[in-house]
Amino acid sequence: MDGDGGTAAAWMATHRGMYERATRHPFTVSIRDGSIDLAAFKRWLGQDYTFVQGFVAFVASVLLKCCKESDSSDMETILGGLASLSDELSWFKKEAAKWSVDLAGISPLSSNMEYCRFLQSFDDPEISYTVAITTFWIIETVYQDSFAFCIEEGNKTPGELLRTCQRWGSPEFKLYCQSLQQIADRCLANAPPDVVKSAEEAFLRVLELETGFWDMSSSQS
Ligand SMILES: Cc1ncc(CO)c(N)n1
Repeated sequence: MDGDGGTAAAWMATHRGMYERATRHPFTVSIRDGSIDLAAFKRWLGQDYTFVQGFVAFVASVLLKCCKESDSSDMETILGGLASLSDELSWFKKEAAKWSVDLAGISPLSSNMEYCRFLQSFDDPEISYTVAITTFWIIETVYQDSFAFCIEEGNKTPGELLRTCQRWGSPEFKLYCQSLQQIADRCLANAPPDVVKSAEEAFLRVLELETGFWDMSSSQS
């Protein structure tokens, strides 16, 4: 959100409508205003646990591309992100137990499977590091922005959902997203036009998939 003149911030501005559909979705807005249907929240929790399992493999593919294609210190940021997913999976297990969600019995719904298939496509070594890191940045940023809004001033977020909102809405998570944004911007500034175009397409695809993921959580489709 914090425009610093880079390509990433420019895309958020150009594609404002799609960005807001993903980050001010009725599902997360209903967390903020306290009207959330707890059955929908539990559905999201179970689905997101299975998503994160696929996301680990995606982040590993970003790390691999980084090691092969980048000679900078990006590796430490990405490795830190990957390491924090280990903690995130434990968090999901604890949270699921509190909500009596049986993680072992979850099967991914179609929007979740579609998203995971998109993430798997990054295994292809032909997909560049620039496209992959841009994708990684926007995936994390949609959650950061969505959940930060739930704990901003004026929220009526139910107390039992605050732990969830703080996980992605915290200032630390925001800093982490900003470091991913800096990496993406640097890569995009040095990339040829066809790669920048692919990165923008991936950025838009993530916004669609994130919106679909919230829709799925709201309505069991
Ligand atoms: C669907 C989805 N998008 C982004 C994140 C952020 O890690 C997540 N956990 N789940």
